[in-house]
Amino acid sequence: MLLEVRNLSVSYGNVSAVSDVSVHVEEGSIAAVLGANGAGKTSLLNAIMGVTRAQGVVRFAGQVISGWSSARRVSAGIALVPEGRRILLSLTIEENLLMGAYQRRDREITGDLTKMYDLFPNLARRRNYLGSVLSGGEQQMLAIGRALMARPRLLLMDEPSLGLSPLFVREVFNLVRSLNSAGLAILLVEQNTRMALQAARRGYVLKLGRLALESDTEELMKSDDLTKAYLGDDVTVKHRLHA
Ligand SMILES: Nc1ncnc2c1ncn2[C@@H]1O[C@H](COP(=O)(O)OP(=O)(O)OP(=O)(O)O)[C@@H](O)[C@H]1O
Repeated sequence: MLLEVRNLSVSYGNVSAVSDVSVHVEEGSIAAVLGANGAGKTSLLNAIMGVTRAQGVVRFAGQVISGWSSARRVSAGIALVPEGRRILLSLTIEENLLMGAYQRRDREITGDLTKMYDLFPNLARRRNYLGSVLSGGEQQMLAIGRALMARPRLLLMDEPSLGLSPLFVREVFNLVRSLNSAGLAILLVEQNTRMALQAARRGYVLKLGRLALESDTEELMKSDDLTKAYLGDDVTVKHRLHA
């Protein structure tokens, strides 16, 4: 098992955002975390990355990393594509990409930059332009490229398709699939439930900070438990999930 999260809890003062949640991601697989706004999905990813304080045990590649700084977790092979992309608009596209490699001391950074430009030709053409020239979809690609520059074994992705046009949503999911085919494990938080379940092997549904359901995605898609666990009997959601 590449990532094992056991009994993780996150609180902000008196607000409990995540309670006693356990998830796992197998080497080379995709797992999806689903749930309504405020269910605790971002808090869970941030806790795994070490940017939010949490209780519980996080084990990565056989080591307990719960006490580690986020920088050390990056070096160990975890990278986060944060909610809202968070690229630096006043830096160039290339500088944004290089930020993802800030922990690395090896000599292959330039080669990896070339790989990113092969993967994202739109970024290559404008490598010396400021991040602010990019569309939302292109900024998402840059955020993913920046995370890949850390050479992760596990990529944590926080709502990568949020706010994007249908064309870019498809592009994001195609990219998720091809990165995974190349061996990268991915923990994917998504509002686009249907596409996330199609891409992932295992699915987790959070509700009010607690794990409401977990199963292989094939089972989840067949059963009504998903809609029940998700938001009760909301008919529009049911329609959206099974459409
Ligand atoms: N920095 C913070 N301080 C206080 N409360 C917070 C903070 N961040 C999140 N929360 C609260 O914790 C709960 C879980 O939030 P979180 O962002 O993890 O959920 P989410 O499922 O990612 O939601 P969204 O899809 O809206 O981002 C919510 O009740 C939220 O209001």
